[in-house]
Amino acid sequence: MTKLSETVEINGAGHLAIGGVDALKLAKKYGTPLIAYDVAKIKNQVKRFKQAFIDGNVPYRVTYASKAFSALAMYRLISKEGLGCDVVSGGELYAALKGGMPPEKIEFHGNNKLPEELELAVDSKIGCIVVDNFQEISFLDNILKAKKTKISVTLRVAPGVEAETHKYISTGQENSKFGFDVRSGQAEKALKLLLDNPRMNLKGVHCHIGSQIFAAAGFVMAINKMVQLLKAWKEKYDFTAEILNIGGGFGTRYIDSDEPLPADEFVKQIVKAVKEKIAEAKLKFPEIWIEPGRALVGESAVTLYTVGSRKDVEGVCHFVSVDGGMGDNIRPALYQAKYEAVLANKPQALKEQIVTVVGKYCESGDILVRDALLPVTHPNDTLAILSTGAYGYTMASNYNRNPRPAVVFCENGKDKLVIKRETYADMLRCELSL
Ligand SMILES: Cc1ncc(COP(=O)(O)O)c(C=O)c1O
Ligand SMILES: N[C@@H](CCCC[NH3+])C(=O)O
Repeated sequence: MTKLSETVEINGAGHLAIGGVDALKLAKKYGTPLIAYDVAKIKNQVKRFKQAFIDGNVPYRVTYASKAFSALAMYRLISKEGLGCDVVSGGELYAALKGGMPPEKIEFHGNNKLPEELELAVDSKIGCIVVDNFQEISFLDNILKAKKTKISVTLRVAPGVEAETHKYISTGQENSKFGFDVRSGQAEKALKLLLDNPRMNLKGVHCHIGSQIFAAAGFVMAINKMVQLLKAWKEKYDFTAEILNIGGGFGTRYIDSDEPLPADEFVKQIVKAVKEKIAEAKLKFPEIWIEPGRALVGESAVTLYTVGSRKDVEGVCHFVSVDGGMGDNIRPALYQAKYEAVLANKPQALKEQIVTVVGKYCESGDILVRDALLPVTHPNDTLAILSTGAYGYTMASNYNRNPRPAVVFCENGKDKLVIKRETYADMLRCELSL
């Protein structure tokens, strides 16, 4: 298999390039840490997901799970590409609307949607609320009653499928905090409430088994369970789902040994499973919805850092410090996530040393890459960490009062700043001086 570091773009100057733009030029122009997206890669992934449904000749909708990277520029890009998005908070909803996402293409998720968030969703006339629990049904009903209006909903089911992934990002199992459980009868009770509610138009069902999943087996199992459920609900309640939403969670490649199915292959197997199961159950064919987040943006970005201090403990380890860390990428600390590092100023130089790439935060766990094989590094080298497009910026913090990084979109050799670097003053903007 090709090494991930060998798939990066290298320009005539022998530097790493992103969307045709020299990484060193980007680092110089915008400073570091800098998250640089290759826009063509995002567009390509959108196409791969969509095309596989078109080839399967089935009705579908691809919705971008915007928690992976929520930015005005991203909502703009994704809506131009014809996708809707899902949001999981009032803040994401507000950003999606400001980013020009048509409200009817927005889906709202969450296990504890606040009344004011639901109200914003209703007022904005969004396309669909994915109803997650009984309290939400009651909150939403009160809002709809008061406003004398209606909304479309889907019902989120926890299908009892354990995804093979980190336990923090597994969501389909029975003891998940998300969705209505089937075995205990919760899901059926919720169905009855929604069917009886004249203000909620129940369009279908939803499930999501987890994130960073590499194989289709879990999705196929979930489809099987969901269709069994739909069959039972057809027989008992004459309910027909217009939408079967099987969530997101399609994995991406962070390190050489990662081998997730490509986007189109995931879709192919999903379409095949839905076709088979729906035919067996003799149900009306639903529109298949999926919600990829990471798989649309993860591999399209790199984070550029400037190498700073170094600590060599002979015979023990070598630390190479960069000017960012857990504040711009919490994933290694939170999920023990692994990444590949490349020296952007000499990506093809002989890799002769195993080092620990650490950040500048006051935590020993602030490790970005544990065993990075790199050429000997020097201060002011530009170090790139690959595949940082998902859950990097959106999970960023101001820990230790470090400003969040800038974000740039690169395409056809042109770069465009889409998120400015925070300043020290920005970090104090909500504070009151007493
Ligand atoms: C309901 C739902 N949909 C979609 C996603 C997107 O997941 P991913 O970024 O893994 O595709 C998530 C996050 O896991 C989710 O909770
Ligand atoms: N933030 C997680 C994924 C969470 C998925 C959202 N339900 C990650 O970085 O992998």
